Amino acid sequence: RKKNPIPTIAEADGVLASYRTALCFWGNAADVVRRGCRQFPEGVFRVPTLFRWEYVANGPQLLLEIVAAPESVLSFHEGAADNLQTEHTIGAAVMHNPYHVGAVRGSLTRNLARCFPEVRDEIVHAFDDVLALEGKEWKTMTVLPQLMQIVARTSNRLFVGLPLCRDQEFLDLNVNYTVHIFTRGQLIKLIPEFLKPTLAPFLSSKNSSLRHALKFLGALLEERLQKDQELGADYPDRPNDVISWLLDLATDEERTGPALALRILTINMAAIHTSSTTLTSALYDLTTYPEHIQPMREEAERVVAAEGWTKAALAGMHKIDSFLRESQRLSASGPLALTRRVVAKTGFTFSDGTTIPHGAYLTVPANAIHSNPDTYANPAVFDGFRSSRLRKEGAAAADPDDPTATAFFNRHMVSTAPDHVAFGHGRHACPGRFFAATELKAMLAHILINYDVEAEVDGVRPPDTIIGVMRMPSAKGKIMIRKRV
Ligand code: HEM
Repeated sequence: RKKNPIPTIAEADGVLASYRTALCFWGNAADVVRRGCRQFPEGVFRVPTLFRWEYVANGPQLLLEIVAAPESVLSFHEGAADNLQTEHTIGAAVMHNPYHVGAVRGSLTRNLARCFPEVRDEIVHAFDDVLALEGKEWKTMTVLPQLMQIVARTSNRLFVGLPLCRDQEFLDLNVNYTVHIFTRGQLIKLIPEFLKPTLAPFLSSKNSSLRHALKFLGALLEERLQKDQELGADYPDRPNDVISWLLDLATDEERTGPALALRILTINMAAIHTSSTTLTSALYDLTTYPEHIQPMREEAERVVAAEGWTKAALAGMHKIDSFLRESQRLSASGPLALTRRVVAKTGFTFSDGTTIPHGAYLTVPANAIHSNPDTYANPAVFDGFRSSRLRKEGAAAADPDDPTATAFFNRHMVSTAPDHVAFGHGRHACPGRFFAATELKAMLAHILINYDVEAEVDGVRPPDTIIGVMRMPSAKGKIMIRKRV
């Protein structure tokens, strides 16, 4: 056999060794990737997983070349297709015409300031209802499931508004849809390719979830389609929600109730679990390193007293922003990120001449990037105000006459960079991150102002769950919480 010119990590050289390493990868992918990064500090190496080889590009230059490549060369959508079996679990239309990404990146983001009062209103009600705290009694909070409810509800206040955002069955449907995509995608992956068209529909929950979603959205979507058709897109009181933002971009066969409902499920899929796991990690960090509470509480109280609860005011919460970014740096990413599939028939060639073959899966070592001592001093230490300090120092050092002196801006929660890939980087960087940051900063500020929180066991952070390349905060982890006023 022709030898693959891209090296593997030392312990995976040879057929048996590669299977042994693949098993090891399942249990401790971060360690396997870290060893590869030490062996190949600036270059591409391969690590075996149970189903395929991952090509890992190590170093900022290679990362920048990956994110600059067009979809016709390195495909983001094909990168997700194999693991999630997207064609069967989400549908070919969503993959081949991802116009909803434009709605999230454009209208949704532009409308954040205008829609913030509703988001804020939902945060207040959702925390009250889900936590159900009485008086000043301490209560145990199982963090992830409770935050999942709060995030699902708040996000849907923006997406579809009242009363649907408070309908428990609709929220459960959206929370479970994501879980189904991940779990059933893994099962469908095991079916031989030629049998998938016949068997996958029985395993995928796409059709049943869509039917279920239409129970809530069907009549509403038909009414909105009809109104747009009769009155155009500028009629007075046209709601400012995800349905309008999708309708602004949807064409031809996408202008039907079922097609629009599938996009709403897809946006929820991208938004709910990502945001709730990020906030869960942040609460575990807050209670494990409680010295951050008081400075952030003072910041939130000062900003809200001066400016009220507005989106603009959140921009003044530098410490809270920094804390969330630090929590993402250490917890939010698995060992690999930015997965792309090489779809160019000739492969993908880096500027150093390394060619990755057609069909290969190319990724970057996210954990290693986030714990690189050259970019992060004491990388293993949780330093919640690392970015706000750097921003302050950068602002003080910047030449006021130099319009390009923007280095200190690049430490916001939403700023992606080759050394911070929690939201990806480049052309596919998360388009929902401006909403996510707004929502999560507002929620963390709300918690700090209104609640006392403590670790269930002092100094013990509930351990993350790690399966293959997936890393999740503990779903069972608990903290103690009580009302402050
Ligand atoms: C803290 C919360 C979130 C995290 C950590 C997160 C993370 C990510 C990451 C890592 C990617 C892939 C980037 C890449 O591979 O280059 C992504 C893509 C995406 N995210 Fe997010 N996300 C979050 C919240 C959201 C929200 C709230 C929305 C929608 C409102 C959203 C919508 C999307 C979409 C549509 C894509 C696909 C982009 C494309 O096809 O180009 N995300 N997100």
